[in-house]
Parts: sequence; C-alpha cells; structure tokens
Amino acid sequence: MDCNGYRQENHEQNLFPKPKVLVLEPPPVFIYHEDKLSQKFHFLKAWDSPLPLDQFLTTHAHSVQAILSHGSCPVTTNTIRLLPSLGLIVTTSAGLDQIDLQECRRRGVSVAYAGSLFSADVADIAVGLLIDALRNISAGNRYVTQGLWANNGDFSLGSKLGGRKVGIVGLGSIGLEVGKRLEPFGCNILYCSRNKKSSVSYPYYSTVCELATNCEVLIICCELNDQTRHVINKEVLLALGKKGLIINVGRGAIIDEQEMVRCLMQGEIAGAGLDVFENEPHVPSELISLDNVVLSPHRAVHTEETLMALVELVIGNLEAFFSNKPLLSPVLLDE
Ligand SMILES: O=CC(=O)O
Repeated sequence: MDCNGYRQENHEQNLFPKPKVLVLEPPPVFIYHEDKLSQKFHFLKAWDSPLPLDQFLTTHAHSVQAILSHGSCPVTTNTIRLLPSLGLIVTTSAGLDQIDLQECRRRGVSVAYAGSLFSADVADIAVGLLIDALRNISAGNRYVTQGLWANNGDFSLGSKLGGRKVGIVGLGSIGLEVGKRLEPFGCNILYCSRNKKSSVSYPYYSTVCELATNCEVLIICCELNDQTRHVINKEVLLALGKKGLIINVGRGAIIDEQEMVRCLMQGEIAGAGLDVFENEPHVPSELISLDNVVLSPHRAVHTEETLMALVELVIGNLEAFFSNKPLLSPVLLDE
C-alpha cells in the first residue's frame, strides 16, 4: 500500500476503531482464520502477553465488551468479575461446561455458542471410533506398520457392527445424528436422555445403568453438567459388561476415567473409542498402551468446512452484539 493509502486507512481506523474482543486462548477457528476475523475486530490476545492473566485483564478491564472463547478454555467467575464492561461471551463450542453460566446470568452477560453446527461432524467421528474399535482398524494399522504381519504375528478377530445394540447417552442433536448413521448399518438403537423423545421410536431408558444393562455399546453424546459428571461410573461399566464398548464424544469427565481405565485393564469391558478426556491434553498412559482403545485428540468438531461456517457464525454474533441486534446463536440462560 502506498503512503497515502496507509494514512487513509489509519485515519479511518481512528474514526471507526474496530471493536475490541478478548481472546484468552486461541480457538482453532482463530488459529485458522485470524486474518478474516481481524478484518472486523481488534483482538486482545491474553495468551500472547507477558503479563499474568489477572494483570492483563485489569489492564484492559474497561475496554473489553466481548470474549471469544472455546470448549477447552475456562471463562471463570474471576475473569468475568475483572471485566466490568463485558456484555458477551462467544464460544466456538457446542458444550458450555467451561463457562460460568451462573455468573453470566447474574451479571447479564450474554452467551453465544456453536449450537448444532458440528453435530454431524461429531456423529461421524463417533461412528468412526465405533467401527475402528469393533474392527481393529487402528490396531491393524499398527500390526502392518510395525512389521508384525510380515512376521506372521497374531491378529485378533474383530466384531460385527450390524445387529449390535447401541445405547446412546443423550439424544440431543449429536445423539440423533449418531442414531441416523447407525440405523442403516443394521444397529439396534436404544437411548437414555433427560426426557423421552416423541420424535423417535428407539427404546427409552430413564437411567444410564439400565441402558448399559441392555446394550453392547454405549456412545456418550450428552453435555457435561452437575448431573452428568461421572455418570458413567463403575456400576454402569460393569453393567455394560465384558463384551461392551464405550465411545465418548461428549466430555471426558462424563466418565469416571480412572474406573474406565481399571475396567479396560482388567477386561471388565472390551474396549473404548475416545475423543475426549478428563484432563486434556493429558491422556492416561494405560490408555495409550492398550490395543483395544482408539484415541483421538478432541477433534470431533474440526473439519475445514465446519470451521468456515463457524468463522461466519462468530463474526455474525459479534457484529450483532456490537450493533445491538439479536445474536445469531444465543444460549438461553434462563432455561
Ligand atoms: O468439544 C467441542 C464442543 O463442545 O463444541
């Protein structure tokens, strides 16, 4: 740009400064689309500052009206309290367990989220993990790449997907997408949810334990909250049984991870496919060493196409907020 053009741009920015948005830790949508986002907003990058977080927040306390956040980035009571001008938190996640919603409600801070934008992608990964765990795809890959095939090593038989009784925990938009994908494979779908759904004819169970007793695979699709934390406990895992598989695309803490590791090690359940963990990015070393466990780094929501749609949603929500219009994907905090 020539000298005059540069001056013109600076002049316009002084007249119409971009709204400031705080980013505590960069979500993937920011990492991949920072240029696009930065055309509209001025991002205050807390993770990039040499200042301790509290000091950074205090420094920008009065200019921060909005935060851009994501599923693994806590927005705590302390953060909210240090930002008296805060009016909006936009999270790029569908899950909201990382945000202190009670404090948002109390302070009148609005929250916007991803809604069901990536339910289909998450369901794809759930099915992928299930087929992998049943048919030993990752284990087969290791068998070939480690030279065991060439050396005539043993390779265990897989199990059939068709006809399997699959219990979905949480029949929200992700759970429904999982059911939709598994029906054509010939799976029998059962579910457990806060309420029985009139839109499906799948058998309903009111407790996870009853569901586990009646199925061979549990797929965790529910949100993490006080009711679902460690809802998959020892009793549920034992009810699932020695041939049972557990797939988790919800949140790590829905399962009592220590208990699951013990059950996997002792053959109390047959295997697992996990995209989420209790203490991410740390994965218990026992899980890494097991051949009947398939691991994925909390990437169920990340596809190129969905990140493109997400960046538009984030921009739309921020623009709506800064121009006093209704948010595109608000969280209903009074529910
Ligand atoms: O895990 C990701 C999300 O909650 O969207």
